[in-house]
Amino acid sequence: MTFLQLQGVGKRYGGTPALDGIGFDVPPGGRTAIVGPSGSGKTTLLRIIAGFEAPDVGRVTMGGQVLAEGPAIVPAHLRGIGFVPQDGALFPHLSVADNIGFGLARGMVGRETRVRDLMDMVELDRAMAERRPHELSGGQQQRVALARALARQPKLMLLDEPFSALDTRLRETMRKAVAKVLRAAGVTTILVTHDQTEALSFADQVAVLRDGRLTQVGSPRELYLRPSDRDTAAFLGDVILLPADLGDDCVVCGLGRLPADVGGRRGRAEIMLRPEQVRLTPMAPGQADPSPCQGEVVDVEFGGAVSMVRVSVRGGAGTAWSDTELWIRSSSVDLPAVGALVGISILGGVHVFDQPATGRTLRAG
Ligand SMILES: Nc1ncnc2c1ncn2[C@@H]1O[C@H](COP(=O)(O)OP(=O)(O)OP(=O)(O)O)[C@@H](O)[C@H]1O
Repeated sequence: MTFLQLQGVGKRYGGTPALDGIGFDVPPGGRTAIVGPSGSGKTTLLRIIAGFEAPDVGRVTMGGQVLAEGPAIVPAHLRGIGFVPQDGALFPHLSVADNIGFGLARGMVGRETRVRDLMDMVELDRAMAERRPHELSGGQQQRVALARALARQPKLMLLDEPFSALDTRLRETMRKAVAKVLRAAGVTTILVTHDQTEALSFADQVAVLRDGRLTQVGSPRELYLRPSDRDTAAFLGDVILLPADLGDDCVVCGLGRLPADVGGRRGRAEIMLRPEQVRLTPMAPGQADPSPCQGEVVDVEFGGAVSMVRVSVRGGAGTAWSDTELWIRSSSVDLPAVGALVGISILGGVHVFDQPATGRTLRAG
């Protein structure tokens, strides 16, 4: 079922395309994240959905109602869409209660109760009702902004990088709190973010934009494990890319023979796996190891709970590939030392890209 539908949405600024042929569906009650590098068109797309901006071409439909057909649009205030901007955009001269109740009619019956209920919903202490925004923390201000956007019971909530000004720990807390509030309210939500971790953990659907085009849309798990191309793979997390020969339900690469869904293809291709799929087993010198291949630790980057270990692979079993180096994510509890010999085994299947092999091995942030 579809709640919001985008079809062929395009927008140019002074001849330069900001969005080109964007089309995807948002299911009712779901949480969709729009991600992409800076300048990829995320905010422009969100503003078109909100009605702050008109597309040049394409159609936006919500609950069966056409909101935009090219430049002909339904105005923002008639759409029933809530919007939480990056900085919260609270009115500095109004109290918390007046900010939250801003969109509610002055004489509305039960207005005060509604404001108090909204404060409870976003877990803001009622004692803060008369404070001004500058007397609140960043996280509390974002809760007020969310409550204000929820006040008019929107059918769709748009969040434009609402957690970006918060520190890492608060971001995570707020992300969970906001997801909980929106789930409880049953509001369909679209989040714009350039933070891939945020997108993957917040949403049940992720749309990836690059240079104004949609490169992939799907579940977080699908995008993380089966990205359509290497740039999307690298954007969503650290990735290991290797050239490989395709076999029957397997690939042969610098790490030996690994199970893979090759889709009946043959020849040479590029494969990817995530660093956490690689497991290292310590080996004593001269010790036989059951792992399909071995390597030597050449670098260790300590990173708190999880560290990165660089391993030089010693000839993948039965392959012509050599000189393979991998960055592997490893628990810091039992980190191998530089120079240690390790057995290397792979958890789960690898992903085979459609594009031809380049031989690059990437480590992306
Ligand atoms: N009002 C405008 N006038 C001219 N160009 C614009 C305007 N708004 C956006 N652009 C351009 O459109 C492109 C997409 O911008 P947009 O803000 O949508 O990207 P974004 O993915 O949200 O970026 P960021 O993550 O940096 O906020 C950029 O090249 C930007 O310079």
